[in-house]
Amino acid sequence: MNLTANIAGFNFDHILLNAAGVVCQTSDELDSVLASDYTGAVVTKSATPSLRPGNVSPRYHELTNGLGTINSMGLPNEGFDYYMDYVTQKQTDKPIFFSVAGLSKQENLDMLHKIEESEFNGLVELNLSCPNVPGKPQTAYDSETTEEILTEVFSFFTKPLGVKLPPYFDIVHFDNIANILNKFPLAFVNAINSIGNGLVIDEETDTVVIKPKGGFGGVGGPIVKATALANVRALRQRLNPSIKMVGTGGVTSGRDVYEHVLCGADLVEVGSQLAIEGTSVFERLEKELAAILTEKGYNSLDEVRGQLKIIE
Ligand SMILES: O=C(O)c1[nH]c(=O)[nH]c(=O)c1Cl
Repeated sequence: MNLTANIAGFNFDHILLNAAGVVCQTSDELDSVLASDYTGAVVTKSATPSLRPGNVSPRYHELTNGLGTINSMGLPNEGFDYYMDYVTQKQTDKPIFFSVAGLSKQENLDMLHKIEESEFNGLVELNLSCPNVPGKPQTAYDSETTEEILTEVFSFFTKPLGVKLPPYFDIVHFDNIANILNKFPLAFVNAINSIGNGLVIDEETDTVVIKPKGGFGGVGGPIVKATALANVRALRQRLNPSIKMVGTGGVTSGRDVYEHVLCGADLVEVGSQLAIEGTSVFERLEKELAAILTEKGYNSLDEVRGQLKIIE
């Protein structure tokens, strides 16, 4: 059975990997994802130029009803050089995605110049969708800024690069962002990041469950699956075929992975469920996915990808 994918000439023997931010801040965490026999790659925690402690705690919470998570981590990370060292020293057969999230256009450009001039030969994920840095907007909700950044990036950057997008909720917004992204030689688009600025209340204490920003944080997990699938589907339908799709959001079962592939995903990322279940989740999901393909008589994900049916 063929459960592989290809992006920008990189072969992925498995389509599953972590979502940026989950089990990927330290080299030990990154190694644990790479070491799994059921991951095709790993993505780093989004890097900022220097080390960041992030927001005050509590800043992460798993909903008691199991429907998802809320986080306002605030971009805690070991700093750009730490991840540059990791990705350039880590010689593995699995591709590595180097995620960057500068707090300004200049920070992003500076980090990308360093990557361009480095020995790193993996893929870059430009995170344009962090919802949790107080005072900073989710860049990809601003079309002009997004186009401006990508124009400058591709004036010098030649290595495989994709963008991590926030969820969109309006058909015209799908049209707008796709029109912008289609202007650039992107290797991939990753949809979605958490749904920004949700609010979860503790039923015992009538208090928000996370401290930063008065309790507002990015929402993930099963609760976001319908939005995640819609974004993967809408972007797949609009983007040039040369731009591959990474589907993220709401994955807790092989069926969820299968549905992301039906909507057009080449790779599928696991965030909240990985945080909850640990790296054994990858084996469970791939085996559940394989069982679905067998049951349906498919031998390859190529027979499934993008084949979502509509009601004529
Ligand atoms: O608060 C975070 O670190 C964070 N949290 C998210 O849910 N998405 C992001 O892109 C980031 Cl950068």
